[in-house]
Amino acid sequence: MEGKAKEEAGKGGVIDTWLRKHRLIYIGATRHPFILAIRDGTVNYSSFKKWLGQDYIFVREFVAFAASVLIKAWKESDDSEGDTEVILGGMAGLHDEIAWFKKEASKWGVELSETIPQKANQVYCRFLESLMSPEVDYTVAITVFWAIEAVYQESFAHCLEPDTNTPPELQEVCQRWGNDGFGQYCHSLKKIANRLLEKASDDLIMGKAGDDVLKKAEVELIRVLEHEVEFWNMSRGTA
Ligand SMILES: Cc1ncc(CN)c(N)n1
Repeated sequence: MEGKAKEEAGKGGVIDTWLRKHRLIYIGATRHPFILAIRDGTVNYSSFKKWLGQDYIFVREFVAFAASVLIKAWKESDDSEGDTEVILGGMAGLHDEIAWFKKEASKWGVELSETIPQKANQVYCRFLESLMSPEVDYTVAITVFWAIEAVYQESFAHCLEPDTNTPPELQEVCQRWGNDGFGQYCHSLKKIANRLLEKASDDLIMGKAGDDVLKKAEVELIRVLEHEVEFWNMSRGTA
């Protein structure tokens, strides 16, 4: 695949290099037993209901994080108009998502107003808050943003593949993040992140870089994957 096509496909960029390098944790986050149980129809519904309540709490926090990335895109000079529109599209999706959580929670008899954030959720939300600070570089923030969205896209798309046994009543959940439109949105985020990571890499080589943005982006990406694994684990917890 030649350069341009490769870039279009989001292949061959910095992110794909990192996903190969850290493939174990990436698989841990995107092929978690909770997801595999949905896919083969063996998930127990108390785990699913626990995940639903906790994810609603997370998404409320994620809205604020998305807004902080939008501001960083707005402040950024190069080509960030396109970036701002992609991020704004994601925020519009979050608006629909919150309405969907409320409908889905009432369908399953989950009382969202009484749901208490569990430890793994609290830790993940504190991690998000730490990245909302203006000191955190836009390149790091957009890479984290992409990773958070991509884990759900990869996980739930896996449950929609042919010859899976995803229960009919969980199809809608899987479609929410597994659909092609969300996949295209994640691809747009990946292209933005790769563009900025390439630039950070050039700056580093040219000795123009202040702090090592590339290293920080890689570290935070791995942290996202670890938090995602803990988040899935939480739904299986008995607590
Ligand atoms: C924990 C978690 N990670 C990611 C997503 C997708 N925005 C989510 N809803 N929840």
